[in-house]
Amino acid sequence: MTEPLLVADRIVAGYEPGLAIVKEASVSVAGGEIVVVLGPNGAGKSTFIKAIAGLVPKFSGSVTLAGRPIGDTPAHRMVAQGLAFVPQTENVFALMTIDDNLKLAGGALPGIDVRGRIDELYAFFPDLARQRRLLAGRLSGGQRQMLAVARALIVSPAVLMLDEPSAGLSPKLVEMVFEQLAAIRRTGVAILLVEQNARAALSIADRALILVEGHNAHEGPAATLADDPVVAALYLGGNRAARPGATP
Ligand SMILES: Nc1ncnc2c1ncn2[C@@H]1O[C@H](COP(=O)(O)OP(=O)(O)OP(=O)(O)O)[C@@H](O)[C@H]1O
Repeated sequence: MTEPLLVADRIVAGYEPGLAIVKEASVSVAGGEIVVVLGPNGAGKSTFIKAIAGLVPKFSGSVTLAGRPIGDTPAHRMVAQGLAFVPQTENVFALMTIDDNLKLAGGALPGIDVRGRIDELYAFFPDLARQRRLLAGRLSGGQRQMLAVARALIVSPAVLMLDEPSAGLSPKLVEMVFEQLAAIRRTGVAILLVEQNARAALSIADRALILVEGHNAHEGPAATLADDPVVAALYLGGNRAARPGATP
């Protein structure tokens, strides 16, 4: 297996001292890999990814990026370390144009060619390019999510982390967002996402982790978990994933 880029090891985290929501959860992601964190409501998935991003206090455990410890880095410095996070909500400025949203995101790191990078991203997200002067608040849910992802990518992060990128989207838009994530993975970025939409996420992920009550309950290749009858019955709504050639 490729050497992992991001490693979060035995993370214990929560919002109040002494009250752990995440209880020794671990995950790793290699460059060019998509890893999805699944699990029941309230299992601590969002808390886990936010703790890795430095947005929720960690009580113990370590986070390393390419072998460098980054666990004590404050959230606003994570971008400079190569780790970008797309929150579930309020991830774009609704009253600013697409172009201004991207320019503002580019200001997060001094020394990057913001205009050049925006043009590269417009080539990658043609829908955004076409509507560059539109206010972000007027975009569809899927396009707004694409803009949030583009904002995160402007600094060319090594790791892209997303908290439920498909939340509130129609199945068609979920497919569009996930196809775009698969395309981003092909550029070598490591992608870690939390999802409720387990089936769709497993169809693009390489590996998956099922978090239950704050710790790793199941993990493995996405296709293996999707096909596991116990995992399917408990966490994926009962049926096995439809695979080409699979026996119904
Ligand atoms: N800001 C907060 N302050 C205090 N407790 C919180 C906060 N956010 C979440 N929690 C609590 O942490 C627990 C885990 O929540 P979390 O959002 O991490 O779960 P989740 O697995 O992502 O759930 P879901 O799939 O429903 O989004 C819940 O009991 C929740 O009430």
